Amino acid sequence: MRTPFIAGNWKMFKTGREAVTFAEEFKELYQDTDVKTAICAPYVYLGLLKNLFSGTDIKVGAQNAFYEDEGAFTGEISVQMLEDVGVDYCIIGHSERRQYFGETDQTINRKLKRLFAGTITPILCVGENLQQREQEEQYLVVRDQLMGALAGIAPEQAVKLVIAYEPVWAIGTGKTATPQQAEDMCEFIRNAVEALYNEDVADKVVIQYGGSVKPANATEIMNMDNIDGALVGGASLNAKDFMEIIDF
Ligand SMILES: O=C[C@H](O)COP(=O)(O)O
Repeated sequence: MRTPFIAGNWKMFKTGREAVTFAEEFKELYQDTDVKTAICAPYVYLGLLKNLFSGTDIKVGAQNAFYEDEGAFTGEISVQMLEDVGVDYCIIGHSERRQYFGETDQTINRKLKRLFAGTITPILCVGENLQQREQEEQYLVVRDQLMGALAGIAPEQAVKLVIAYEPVWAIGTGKTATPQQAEDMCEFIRNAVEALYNEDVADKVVIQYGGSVKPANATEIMNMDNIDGALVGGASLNAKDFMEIIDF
């Protein structure tokens, strides 16, 4: 049985004061739940949130990491540094990183390998853009992204992976994939993981949907067989909305 996992991705939003206000409000609202929960915040707030959430089950995630441990890489943050502040999860290969920062399946693969060498659980993002969907290439695109990202990753590592399916055309647009479209791709991803590894890995791997998830559509999405959770952007910036999604 897979445990549902809902993560917020704050992207590049919130001041320090707003991050503290969110954490205080969210801790008040947060109740015992079987749903695993994490907030993936900008680097500068990770230590702060880790402290504010200590003593709760709320986990903290980063939105990126570099594959080298140290060196002359101005502006980068290593996996080791994230481990030092107690980060639990790290998003890798978000479409915004691919689109604006030139991330490729090769760099994503190196980052995944480095994360698997340590203690942080990667959340690997995959998904097609609008043009690819319109040309009905979405399954090919996602299959290639998976194969590229997972090259050389062993089954005992892959089993711990979280995969987030995020159709680019549904991110921040208010346009959600229909629950059936999301389910179809998440089922495809599970089958692709089985083909790459085995049935046990495919059964255990946690697959999230991301793209305009909000309180109003969370239940329908979460009720799909192959969807185990959500990666929530905009709606995770508001403690009440995010809690309502967790309570789906
Ligand atoms: O990582 C989260 C996704 O990019 C979804 O963002 P959104 O919920 O604002 O559409």
